[in-house]
Amino acid sequence: MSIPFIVSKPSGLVVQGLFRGLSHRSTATRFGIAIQRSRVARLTTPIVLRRSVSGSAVNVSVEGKTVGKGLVNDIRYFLNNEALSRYPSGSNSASPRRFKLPRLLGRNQQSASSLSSLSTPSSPTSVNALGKAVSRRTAQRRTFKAYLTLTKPHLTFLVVLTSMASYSLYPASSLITSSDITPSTTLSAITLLFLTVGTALCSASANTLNMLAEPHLDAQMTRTRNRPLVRGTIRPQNALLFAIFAGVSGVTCLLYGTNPTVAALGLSNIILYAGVYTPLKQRHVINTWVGAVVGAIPPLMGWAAAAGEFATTDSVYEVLSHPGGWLIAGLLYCWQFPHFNSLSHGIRHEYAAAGYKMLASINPAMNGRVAVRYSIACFPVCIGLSICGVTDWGFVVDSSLVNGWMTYEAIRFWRNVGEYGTGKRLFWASVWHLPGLLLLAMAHKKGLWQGVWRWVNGGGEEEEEEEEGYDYYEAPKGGNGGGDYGEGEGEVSLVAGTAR
Ligand SMILES: CC(C)=CCC/C(C)=C/CC/C(C)=C/COP(=O)(O)OP(=O)(O)O
Repeated sequence: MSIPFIVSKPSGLVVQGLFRGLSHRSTATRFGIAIQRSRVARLTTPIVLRRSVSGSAVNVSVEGKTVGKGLVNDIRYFLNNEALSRYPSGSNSASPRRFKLPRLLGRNQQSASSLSSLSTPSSPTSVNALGKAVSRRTAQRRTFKAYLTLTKPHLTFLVVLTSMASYSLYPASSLITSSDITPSTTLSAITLLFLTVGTALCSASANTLNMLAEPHLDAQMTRTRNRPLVRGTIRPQNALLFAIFAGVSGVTCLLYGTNPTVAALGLSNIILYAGVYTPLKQRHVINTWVGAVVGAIPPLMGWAAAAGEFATTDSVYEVLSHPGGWLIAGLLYCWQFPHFNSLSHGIRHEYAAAGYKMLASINPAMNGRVAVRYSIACFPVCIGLSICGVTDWGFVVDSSLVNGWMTYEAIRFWRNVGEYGTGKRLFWASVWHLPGLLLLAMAHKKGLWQGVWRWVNGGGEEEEEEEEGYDYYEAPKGGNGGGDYGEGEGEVSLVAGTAR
């Protein structure tokens, strides 16, 4: 059966043709190609995509000649680039191929005018030139995308989120206990910006170094075989330069915009991930525990960045002395086991074939047990956050519900050794669990709702009207009316009050 198709890219380029050998519309859609039947009337030279025996690999032939074979992405690239220049309109073609002037170029006056002559599809030269112009743009986009892929953008996004969440949970105002502390009692948006950018760059560097170390292993796994260093989209030397640039600028960003402890944590984490965890993956199952430490450090960085704003010195002890940061790091540490163990269960055979030492393939029963243990460990960690004053007591209830759900899925995963879909269920539970828990922690941040209430009731205005502020928070009568205040306490309350 033949299916007419139109391949369209965001650039606006359209190539029309025929699918042959594809049995139905959904197959073509799976290949990421939009079929627009309304355009079928203007059919052109058939470019034939044949499904080969091996999964999603397809053959491409133009005008009866096989010109390529590969994965869908390669084919799409081919169609949008090579096919244009190699097979210009008019070459042996019974009916001319139609092209549209790229939409983006059309919006740009200069490019549009320089290419306007190319809009006549009948000239082979014009089609060639158009093909080249589009190729250039596509090549730039592909290069950008390849570098972005080196950073493992989804992972980096998650890493940055955990460090931002931890930053925002820092109990800024409640820690103002001395009138000697003069800095602003609100967390600084500029520090947060430096933390975010610095952490993202450090993570990009670590991930690039990780990909540089194992392209031969990545090539053996479905999940990773399309990475730029496996496909050769980026040369290793360039990837190394990119990693160095990202690492140096990331650490500098953290040093300049936060404090030395955060910068040191960022640098150590790059070394831990690329230098210890990555080679350990092929040597010992302990790698997962090391990887969990790597994932736990970004929230510690976020906490240390916030703490540094209120610290009187740059000492590591001062920025990392509050247990809150360690608890959030602990949460990330524990979370990674149900998350990674369930993920790795689904691809354990690939891990084994590639030579990775993963618990999922070496000891599936223990893989399940470990997932259960660390899911349970999330309970006390969350309760600890309320005990040490980071979150209110409502978080104990809410977090226990979320942790209960993940633990339930982990127990099912363990009892069924990952079979009957329990691996997938635990994986998805873990995917929702972490952002859910972090959002809940933020919503339960201690003092947050009292602050909002005061703000809604115009507390801020009153505060501005007060010149001295000593009278604003009614001084505790008998020294203990509204809390355990000491000398100079009125002034302290004023400072803290401004923060809320
Ligand atoms: C600030 C800073 C430097 C942060 C780094 C954060 C970071 C890179 C966390 C990764 C955690 C981890 C163990 C991922 C799995 O890697 P993998 O090698 O098993 O993944 P893969 O199989 O996809 O390559």
